[in-house]
Amino acid sequence: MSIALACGNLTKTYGPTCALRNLDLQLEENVIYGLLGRNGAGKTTLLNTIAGGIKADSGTIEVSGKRLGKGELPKDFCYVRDQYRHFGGARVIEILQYAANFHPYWDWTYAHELFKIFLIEPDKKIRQLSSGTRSLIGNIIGLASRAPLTLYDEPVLGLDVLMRERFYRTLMEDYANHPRTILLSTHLIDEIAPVAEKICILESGSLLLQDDMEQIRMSAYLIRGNSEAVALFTTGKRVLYHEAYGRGTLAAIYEKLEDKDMRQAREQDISIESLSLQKLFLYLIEGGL
Ligand SMILES: Nc1ncnc2c1ncn2[C@@H]1O[C@H](COP(=O)(O)OP(=O)(O)OP(=O)(O)O)[C@@H](O)[C@H]1O
Repeated sequence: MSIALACGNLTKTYGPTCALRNLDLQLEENVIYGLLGRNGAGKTTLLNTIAGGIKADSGTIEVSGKRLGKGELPKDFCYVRDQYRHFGGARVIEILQYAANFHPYWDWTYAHELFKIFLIEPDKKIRQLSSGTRSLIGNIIGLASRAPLTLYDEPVLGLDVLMRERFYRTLMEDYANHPRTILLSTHLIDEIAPVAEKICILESGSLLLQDDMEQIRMSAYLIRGNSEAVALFTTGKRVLYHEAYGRGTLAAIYEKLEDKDMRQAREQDISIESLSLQKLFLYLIEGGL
């Protein structure tokens, strides 16, 4: 396993606000990551810090094993965010021509295919595009750059459901042929679940959870039953959240369940249901764990 990006003890404060708090994060090569966190969790600050737009107060950033010096940008990376509204007078194709200069793996044939997929006329000026269509320009750059490290900040914000689907499908198809490390920050949590292989959840500038989607699917459960039975069942397990109702208790747990757990649940009349990624996120945040 090679590491594409490693952030060590990264801290960034804005006056009294700690946007990143001693953050340690490692991204493996050739993996799609989902970066989740509620408003103000520190996602954009993290992406901006990696991309060199913000200087951390302390900590280190290594890209492909090489520590970035002061003011040094990662090599061959692409940072996609909604910034093209500032280029209203430019044509779409001009923006791409500019972006192509910075990306050694840029693929023009693919870029023209993407115009068709996303129904974009390359000769249109940015100001003539709807805001959703404008945010697709960045996504096209992210895809056509084929950068070994690609960071997307809210790539589907403002896109209709058809274009969101199309973006994720296109990304996965291209990733299958051209694997690279992709970090996607988003609030549309359940939409990222089938796309991301690994998930990072930020809260108050720290990593609350980082795990494989596969592992999450096998570990995130909601347990309901008689309070004493639930207390017994959850002993020694990672409980994210619990809540009493009448004589019963509901508990969100993060634990791989074994056959003996399932047997115990049946015997004690405890119900077990899998949690969606969104529900897991909610219980993690609500539980403050
Ligand atoms: N330029 C700034 N000046 C002061 N505080 C800032 C600045 N940028 C971010 N912050 C604060 O840092 C914290 C993290 O903000 P950040 O934008 O990184 O969060 P986020 O997870 O991207 O949120 P969102 O999902 O709402 O975009 C917040 O408390 C925010 O108010």
